[in-house]
Amino acid sequence: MSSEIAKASQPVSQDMVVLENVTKEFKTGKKTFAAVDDVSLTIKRGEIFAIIGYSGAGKSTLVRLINGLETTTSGTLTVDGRTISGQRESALREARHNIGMIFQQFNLMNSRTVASNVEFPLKVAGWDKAKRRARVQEMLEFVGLADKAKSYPDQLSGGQKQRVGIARALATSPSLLLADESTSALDPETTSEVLSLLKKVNAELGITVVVITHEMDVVSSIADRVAVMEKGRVVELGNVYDVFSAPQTEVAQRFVATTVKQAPSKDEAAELKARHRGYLVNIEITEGNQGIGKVLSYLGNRGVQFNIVQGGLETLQGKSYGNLTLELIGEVTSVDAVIAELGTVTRVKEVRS
Ligand SMILES: Nc1ncnc2c1ncn2[C@@H]1O[C@H](COP(=O)(O)OP(=O)(O)OP(=O)(O)O)[C@@H](O)[C@H]1O
Repeated sequence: MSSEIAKASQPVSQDMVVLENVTKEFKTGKKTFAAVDDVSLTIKRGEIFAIIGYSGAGKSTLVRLINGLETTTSGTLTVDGRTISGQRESALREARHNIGMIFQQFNLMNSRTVASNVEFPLKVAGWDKAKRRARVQEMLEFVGLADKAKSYPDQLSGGQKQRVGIARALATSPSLLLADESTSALDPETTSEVLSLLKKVNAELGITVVVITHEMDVVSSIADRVAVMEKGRVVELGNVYDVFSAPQTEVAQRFVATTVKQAPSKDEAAELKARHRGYLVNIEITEGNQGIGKVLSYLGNRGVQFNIVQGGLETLQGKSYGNLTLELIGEVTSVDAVIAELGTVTRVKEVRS
């Protein structure tokens, strides 16, 4: 059997990146510090996966472990079935042909033309000249910059530079693209242009995309799943809608608060209480709790009036999430009964000042 046939008959694993108990420690003086602390995570083939966290959470270190630029202190890490952890530099170089990377500051060579920047990894990989030329042309067309082949990076806008970065990263046909804060240096309009291109990379070329960011908007507009990192650990992981609609950890709640107004803070609660004499509760809205409308429509029959006094709603993946603060007015026993009933269809919190 030829090796090609043997390769084709092997089932392709659905796991693109697998980390098992991966830790990366740095030593500064006598102190040891875990920048990545016992992370286990599987990124599936073909998905767009986001890693979000505040500065210092360990995101960049995690990405550098995935492409073998940092060595793991312990744990195992594989990319597309190849072991990365514990490998020699020569094996890592080979593995990196299968991993593209784009950066916040684009990292283009300013003394070379756009075409020469995109060609560079092909030269390193030993492609002959005719094949390189054809591939550069193909990649520049894919990112919509065929007319800029002879321009220099300094003559391009930030968004165009990042598109060159993407063309260069994809030139050698990797199966994985790592995007480390790839839109953080861009304005909102250019950001959405670059994110659309990353979606196209994923949808049309089938490339798995890992996006590192500290911006929740980037996660909501592009990712299928998200991991939230804090102090080197993955503290929350799930489908983007599930994490946005019901964040479990304080850090995830802080990120979600940047996209939709959260339940009133203590100060806001005091201010709401001063203006409203009824009983104030905050209810969570998700696509799963469609019974809320039914309960609210019965309130009049239960002798309870309600006003919506605050709230925030957003739509993600075609589904709503957010929360509403309600003022309930009526006899204490009736209000209590209504709160209990709401509690059967959604999460209800008393608004306390
Ligand atoms: N080479 C190194 N030596 C010592 N400490 C390091 C090294 N690289 C990273 N760290 C530390 O590890 C922690 C995580 O850094 P990392 O850059 O991975 O975080 P991050 O989430 O990507 O943050 P940022 O967005 O600011 O880059 C930080 O406290 C950082 O100072």
